[in-house]
Amino acid sequence: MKQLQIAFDTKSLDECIKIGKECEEYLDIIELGTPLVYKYGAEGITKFKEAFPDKKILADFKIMDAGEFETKIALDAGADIVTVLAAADNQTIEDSLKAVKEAGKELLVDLICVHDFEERVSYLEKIGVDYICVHTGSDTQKLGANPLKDLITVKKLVKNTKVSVAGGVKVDTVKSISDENPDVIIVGGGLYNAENPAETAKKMVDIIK
Ligand SMILES: O=C([C@H](O)CO)[C@H](O)[C@H](O)COP(=O)(O)O
Repeated sequence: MKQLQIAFDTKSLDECIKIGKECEEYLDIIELGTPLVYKYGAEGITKFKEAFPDKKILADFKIMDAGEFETKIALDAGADIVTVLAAADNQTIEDSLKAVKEAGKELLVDLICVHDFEERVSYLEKIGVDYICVHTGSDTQKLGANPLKDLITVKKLVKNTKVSVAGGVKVDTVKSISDENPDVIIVGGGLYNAENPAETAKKMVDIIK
């Protein structure tokens, strides 16, 4: 069953929690996005976990170094899933993986800025990460990029790991993404900036599930 993840990157923490509550029944994973990690820090993760105790909380730390130390900051604050960059050194990814496994939690490795998918996917599958994420960043979205082509490529390479996808997904593009069978569809602005986020989340779930 495909899962829907909301990624909050803007708005105040209180507004995010209010929108999250409106959409809660349609969501599987709730993300404190990188910009809000900068703004609210570990306390933001704890507030999300307190507001949504029954949901998985993802802390989008996009770790690039100090894998174990930074992962533990997110875990100690209440994160269920922590993110590290696929572009980081293998040692960093493995240290993050060790930290999440010791805590019984999960690691998402983000392929943003990676172009040689074959080598990275093969390595990430070998070490046993939980999610491999195809991601078109918000800055390259401004140039017209979207994650569909990369998703098709990565889905052919991944054998045993859950695949997440992010990058400008909207209610009118979610079907083309969903048709490629990712395990988790991550939606940011397309949901929290929608006129009616709950209605939009319901429409998305009707399309993907
Ligand atoms: O990870 C993200 C981005 O790098 C900014 O932090 C977003 O959360 C992710 O791309 C989903 O947001 P949308 O692109 O607005 O759907």
